[in-house]
Amino acid sequence: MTLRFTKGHGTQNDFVLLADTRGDLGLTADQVRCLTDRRAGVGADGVIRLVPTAAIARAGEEVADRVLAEEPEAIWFMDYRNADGSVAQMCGNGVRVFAAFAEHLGLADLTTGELVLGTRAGVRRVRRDPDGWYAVDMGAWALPGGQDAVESGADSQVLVAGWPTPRPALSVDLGNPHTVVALPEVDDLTAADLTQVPQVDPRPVEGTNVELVVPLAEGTDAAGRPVGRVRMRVHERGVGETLSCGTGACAAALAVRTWAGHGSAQVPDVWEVEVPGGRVRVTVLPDGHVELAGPAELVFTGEVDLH
Ligand SMILES: N[C@@H](CCC[C@H](N)C(=O)O)C(=O)O
Repeated sequence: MTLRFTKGHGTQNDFVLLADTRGDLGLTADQVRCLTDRRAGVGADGVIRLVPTAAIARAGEEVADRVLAEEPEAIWFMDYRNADGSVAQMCGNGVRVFAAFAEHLGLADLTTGELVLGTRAGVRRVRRDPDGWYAVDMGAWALPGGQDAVESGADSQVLVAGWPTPRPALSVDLGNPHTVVALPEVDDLTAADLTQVPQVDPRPVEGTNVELVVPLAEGTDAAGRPVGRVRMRVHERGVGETLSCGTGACAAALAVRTWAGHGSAQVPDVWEVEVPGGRVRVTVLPDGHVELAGPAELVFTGEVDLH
């Protein structure tokens, strides 16, 4: 089978994008692994299939019915697969690149309005700002550890290869699971060995994405408001270390904000998150949602034979 694809990335979190506008492409886990293979395939951290939300509903995924009931305009759905072929609920960098892809295909016009799309984590809304960055309302977030985790700052432990002992960690739900660990110094972040899957205790049944973070000195925006700053590396579920993770950046900012005692006047709502592949901005919104903003690039289009 010959497939037309586009390659894109958001802060170097890279994707193979497929336009399945009729919803008849039965994409298997094996095919995803072939596409994402960096030697024998196109190479990417994940595959994004743009597909009618109605086709996902027809395939029996109830989330698509909920998306259409909440927002009938969400006619396109982001079917996200990790490089190992597993299905993920959400991808923050992916949503921005999906929006750029939908524009490229002529299916959305972000010069005049927003794109509303379906994901396995629910409805997402994307706008393009005058600086060219895409801003996504990432919906509601949660700390699965509840008030105990807020008070103690942790609900689990993470052991990364080479560390003598596990470190305390905080779980953050962005529609997909994250576990955030604070490190004292940038040198500790640079030295961390993320070639192996970090061990998380208690072990999440569905797995988790693990973010290592170092809070940096605060800055200010053009209006003089405080802007928090965080540097992060990530080990993604179903992939390995990637150069960026949008939901992970949100989780990192939300964890650092929790540790700083959110709700107090001094703790910023706007955070700059530095990742190996660039920089994104996370804004904690007053309605309990979080916004992710950053670049989205389409790099090339081609054809690939899938067996
Ligand atoms: N890179 C993505 C997250 C992709 C899914 C993740 N690996 C998972 O399994 O939850 C992002 O930008 O958010």
